[in-house]
Amino acid sequence: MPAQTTAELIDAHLITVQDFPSEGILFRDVTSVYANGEAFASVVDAFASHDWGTVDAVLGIEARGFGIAAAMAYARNVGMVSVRKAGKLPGELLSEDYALEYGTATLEVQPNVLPRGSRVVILDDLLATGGTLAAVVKLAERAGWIVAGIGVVIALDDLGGRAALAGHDILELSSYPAS
Ligand SMILES: O=P(O)(O)OC[C@H]1O[C@H](OP(=O)(O)OP(=O)(O)O)[C@H](O)[C@@H]1O
Ligand SMILES: Nc1ncnc2[nH]cnc12
Repeated sequence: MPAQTTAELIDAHLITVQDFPSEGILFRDVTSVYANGEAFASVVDAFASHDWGTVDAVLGIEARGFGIAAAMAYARNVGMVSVRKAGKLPGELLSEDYALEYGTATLEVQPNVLPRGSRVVILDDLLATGGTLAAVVKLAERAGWIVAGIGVVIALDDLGGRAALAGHDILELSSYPAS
C-alpha cells in the first residue's frame, strides 16, 4: 500500500464534534491528529520542510499551536516563541484583542525575546475566521518581526480566514467545510 499523504493522515485521525464549545459550531479537534505518531510526524515534517526562506523563529499560538511550533522549531534548529492568552506571560508585553468563530479573546507576546527584523513563521492548528492569526500577524509586526509565512493543519472553508490573511504565504495541510 502506498504511504498516506499528510492530508489523508489528518483525515484519518481527525475527530469532529457537533455543538462544541457552543451550539452550531462543528468543532474540528486536531488534538486527535497530534495523538497519532505517524500523523503528527507527517504534519511536523510538512511544516519543517516547506520553503519559507530564512526562518529565525517559529511562533506558536496557545494552545493547539504550541506542540507543532515547538516540533518545527526543533527540526529547523531555531527558537520557538509562545503567543499566549492574556494574563499568562510576565514582563513587557504587546497585546491584541480579536474575535474568533466562537467568541472574543486577547493574545499577548513578549517583544524582546527576538531582535527586530527576525523572520518568523506563525503556526496554529486551525484557520476559521482568521481573527486569531490576523491578531498574531499584528503582534509580530508591532514587535518588528517579518512574517515569513503562516502554517495551519486545517483551514475551514467559507469563514473568511484566507481573505483575513491576504498577502501572506499560507501553508494549509488540509481543508474542511465549516458546517
Ligand atoms: O480563525 P479563528 O476564527 O480565529 O479560529 C481559530 C482559532 O480558534 C481555536 O483556538 P481557541 O481560541 O479555541 O484556543 P485553544 O487552542 O486554546 O483551544 C484554534 O486553535 C485557533 O487558534
Ligand atoms: N470549528 C472549529 N473547530 C476547531 N477549532 C476552531 N477554532 C475556531 N473554529 C473552530
